[in-house]
Amino acid sequence: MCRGSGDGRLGIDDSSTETVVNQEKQRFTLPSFRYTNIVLGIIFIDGLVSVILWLTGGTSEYFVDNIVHFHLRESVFDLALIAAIKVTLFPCLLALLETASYRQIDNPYVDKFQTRARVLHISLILSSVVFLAYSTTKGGLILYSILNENDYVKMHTEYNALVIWAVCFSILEFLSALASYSGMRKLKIIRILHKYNDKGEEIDEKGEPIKQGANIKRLFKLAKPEAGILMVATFCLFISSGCQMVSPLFFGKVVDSAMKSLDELSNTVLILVGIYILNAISAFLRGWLFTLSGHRFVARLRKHMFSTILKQEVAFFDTSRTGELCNRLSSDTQVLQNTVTVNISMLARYTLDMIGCLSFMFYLNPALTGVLLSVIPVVSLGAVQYGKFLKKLSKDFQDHLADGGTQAEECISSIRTVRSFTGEEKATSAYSVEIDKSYATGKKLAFAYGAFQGIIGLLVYGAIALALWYGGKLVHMLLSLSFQALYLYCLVSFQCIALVFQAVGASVRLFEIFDRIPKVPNENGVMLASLEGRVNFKDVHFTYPSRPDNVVLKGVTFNVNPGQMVALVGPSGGGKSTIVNMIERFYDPDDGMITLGGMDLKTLDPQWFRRRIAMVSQEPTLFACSIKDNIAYGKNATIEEVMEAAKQANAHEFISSFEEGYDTMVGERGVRLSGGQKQRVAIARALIMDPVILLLDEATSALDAESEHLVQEAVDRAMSGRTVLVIAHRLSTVRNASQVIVIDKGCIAEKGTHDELISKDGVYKRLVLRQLTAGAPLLHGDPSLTEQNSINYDTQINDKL
Ligand SMILES: Nc1ncnc2c1ncn2[C@@H]1O[C@H](COP(=O)(O)OP(=O)(O)OP(=O)(O)O)[C@@H](O)[C@H]1O
Repeated sequence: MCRGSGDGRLGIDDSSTETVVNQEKQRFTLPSFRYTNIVLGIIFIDGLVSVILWLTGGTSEYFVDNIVHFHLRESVFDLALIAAIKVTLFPCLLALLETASYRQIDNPYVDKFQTRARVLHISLILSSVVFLAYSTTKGGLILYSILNENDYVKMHTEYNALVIWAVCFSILEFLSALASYSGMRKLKIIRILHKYNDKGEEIDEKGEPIKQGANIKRLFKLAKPEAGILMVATFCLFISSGCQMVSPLFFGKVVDSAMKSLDELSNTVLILVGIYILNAISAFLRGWLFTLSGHRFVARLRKHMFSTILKQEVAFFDTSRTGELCNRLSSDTQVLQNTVTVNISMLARYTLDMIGCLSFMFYLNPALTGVLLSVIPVVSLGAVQYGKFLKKLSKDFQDHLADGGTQAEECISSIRTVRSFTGEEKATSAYSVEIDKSYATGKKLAFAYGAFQGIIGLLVYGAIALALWYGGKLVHMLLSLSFQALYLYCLVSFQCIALVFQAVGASVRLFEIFDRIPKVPNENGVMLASLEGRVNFKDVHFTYPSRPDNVVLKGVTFNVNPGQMVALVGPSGGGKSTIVNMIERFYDPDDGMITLGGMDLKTLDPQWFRRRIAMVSQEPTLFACSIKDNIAYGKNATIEEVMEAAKQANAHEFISSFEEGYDTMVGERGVRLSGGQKQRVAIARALIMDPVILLLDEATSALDAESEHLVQEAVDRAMSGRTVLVIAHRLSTVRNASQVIVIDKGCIAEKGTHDELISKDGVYKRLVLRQLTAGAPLLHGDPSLTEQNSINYDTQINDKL
């Protein structure tokens, strides 16, 4: 092929065309399925078949005679020669034309490119006209002679076939040449733009580096640790299929030897038994090892996948749905299990069988084998396209399946809400929609599978029919028999290839997750001897990546000294929880800095500092294990430590009252415990860590007086002696706070002690007022209380506080 260079810089290879346009950091490539390659395919098939027909048309004398005593109406040497010329000339013309047209597209006002493209177009059309004219004239003359001249010596069948072939393909090539104008214009639409960053990495529209996609090579790499087992298993596969092949031979010998002597019979039977035993052992090893390697592979894949998911930053989980990720873990990995183990070995075996079969066919009749094999390029081309098609369908299928899984997961895990809102029907139909989509893709897959088999069958049996038509000689029978075997091997091999492509499709998402580098790292960084409970926010700005147009923190600055208890208050949605999340480094600020113990949070080892921070949220999440395991979640603690923490958290009493005590299972997300009990278990879980910093989101849910008292007492105990940041909802908490920070619309509206703030007529005072007017135990609410209200309740506040 050609490779050009110059101002428009263009390179063409057999798969893509690349252009570096004016901006250095972008590049176009062309898809392989395009006009130029289709026409090239036609020309190569034309050349191949023409030469085969010419070569198989007669004996060597006839051959030579045809060339030496060339006659326009009796020889076809010229047609074979023309086909060979076309195979050389047209690819060059097409490549030059594509280059010129491409330059013309990028430089529409440069005349020389336009002229060059036009000249090449005309050359292509003219040469195809010349070839067409020649072959039709020749065909016409031969037809005329056959019909009108009694003394015309008819040519061999292959030669007649070659004339018909040449006329048909010349017409096809002429039409293709005519279509070259529109074919080349399409280059502009179909070309694919690639962009690169400074490091030379390809980036997407958002400027993010594009990760290496899924491909067969990567799939093989994943299976590398299984290579040893797979090799042994494949060896056993060959042994067992070898045994199966030779056993009929010995079976026949048994009958022969029975006629001769008992000794010979015993020997032959012994050999046969030996073969059967060998077959049994190798079949056992084959079955065992393939399955074992499949399970090993999928287990390793799942573990790796799970740990990669867990390493992702919290923002990743804001945009990914739990059900979908779980589906990736279970279903996508499963598809890969067979592919990289059994299918690849089958592919190896059938490829070997194919080679054997081909050798046998060549031995029988090389020329006829050539004719039969002419279908192979067409089948291969079809198989590759089919594989690509399968890859896409398979990805869609897995995606829809994952969506269905997500729906089901969400619905089942929230069954109480679904039941109370009678959402069963809605959930069922939402699930059905996703499953119907996967079914629709499944239908397409089934159709594609059937069509592939049908078309290949048609092509291959067509070629067999051609061979049989040749004559009823035994050699041809044998040839067609072995060709049938070859067809079977081809089909199985193509199916294995197709399954590999299918697995590549299913693994796209797996690789996406494998390649994903967490934006907030989960490990590595500085580990200090001890952590000082000092927290500083310096002009922190933050927007959640999942909602980029909503700025949540707009320059937040505050300091928390060691041992201080700081209360965060403010209207709902102001950004309090966001601040707390940022201390855990669930998210990194867009601007500004957060320091912990005087160190930039980004420099510290996340796992190290997180072990020194404990968080108790409003609605704590417990795991579906025992109370003991829940309390000891963050630390390998003894039962004594667990009990001590539970006592501190006012939880020991209720836990002891359970029949199974600390071994009581709490159910999924702690559903078997009451709200107050869950909160106390969560406080115990935080206390057992003995955290330097405690992050607390006070419960807003109304607990009964006794429960509330117990929780409050536990919270108060938990706070003593450590730095505490509390999202406060109770007056008692804020009154005790060393500092109250009022967060409103992402900014610090007020800062100070309770008394200082209450003396101002600001947001805080209005919040407190609101609490009193509503009678709710919350510091939440709409701050826009009227001035009148404010004045009316002023005295009341001062009395109460
Ligand atoms: N994970 C998230 N992704 C996108 N936006 C979020 C996310 N979490 C919170 N927000 C948005 O950020 C803003 C601040 O939320 P935040 O939870 O920090 O407020 P808050 O003051 O704690 O509210 P509340 O007192 O009601 O809990 C809100 O507008 C909210 O919708």
